[in-house]
Amino acid sequence: MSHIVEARDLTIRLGGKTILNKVNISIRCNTISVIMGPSGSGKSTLLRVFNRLIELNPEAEVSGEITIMGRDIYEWNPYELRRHVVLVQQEPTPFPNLSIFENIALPARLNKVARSREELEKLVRWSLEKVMLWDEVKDRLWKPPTSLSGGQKQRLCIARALALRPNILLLDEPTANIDPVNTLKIEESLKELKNDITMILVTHMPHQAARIGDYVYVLYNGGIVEEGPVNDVFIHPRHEVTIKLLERVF
Ligand SMILES: Nc1ncnc2c1ncn2[C@@H]1O[C@H](COP(=O)(O)OP(=O)(O)OP(=O)(O)O)[C@@H](O)[C@H]1O
Repeated sequence: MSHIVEARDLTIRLGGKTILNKVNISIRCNTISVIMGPSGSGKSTLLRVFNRLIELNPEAEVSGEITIMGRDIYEWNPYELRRHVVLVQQEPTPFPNLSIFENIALPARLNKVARSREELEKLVRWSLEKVMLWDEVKDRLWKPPTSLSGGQKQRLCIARALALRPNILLLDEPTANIDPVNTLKIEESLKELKNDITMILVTHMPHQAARIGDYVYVLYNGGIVEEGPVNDVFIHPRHEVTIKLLERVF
């Protein structure tokens, strides 16, 4: 399957206001697709449609057709969908009262990703290694995550998401408040994960999009005003909004 997410005529209204109007978007498998756009253009809202988290907002109205892995998202059980399509938010949100180990193990266990203690331990280690955090926390796995830095907490949240073995990661400005060293570690991890996972990344940072993105979609005024391979769009941007985003005018 070349396209893992397909949305046709996707219209989203929030509180009666149209945020996206008849948008078509196709996301290729095993790529990092970057969503850019000025503040308020609907980037986070779009991510939240893909795993139906938007339904938690009673003011949201969504129409159009969305398929994920060839299946209409409304045919999925939303909890099952959210195991395959996992959101990582801008603010790291580890469970403060659980140990570092349990932060990753609990959702994996609840979702029956690991069936034995041995499998679970392997999964926790694998997830932490994928985000280059294992060496930093292996001696304090049973401590709460409160002593971790912001960047380490965010990598823990990405590890927690990975332990669900998702097909798609939705990343909503995951490094917006993270220091440069942790940002590079996260970017490196995401690039390496592409063989297994498709990623949709919202970022305000053109440099990040250039470093790790494959395709870019620029949202503005309810639609996609420009899209294409990052290398093409960034070298020859055609729409004035893309040009301003690249110059960081917004
Ligand atoms: N419940 C709501 N009712 C009405 N409008 C809403 C509601 N929730 C969000 N919005 C509006 O929807 C628009 C899209 O918001 P969204 O957070 O998706 O934008 P964004 O592009 O991710 O912005 P940012 O870059 O600032 O995070 C914004 O104008 C926001 O004010």
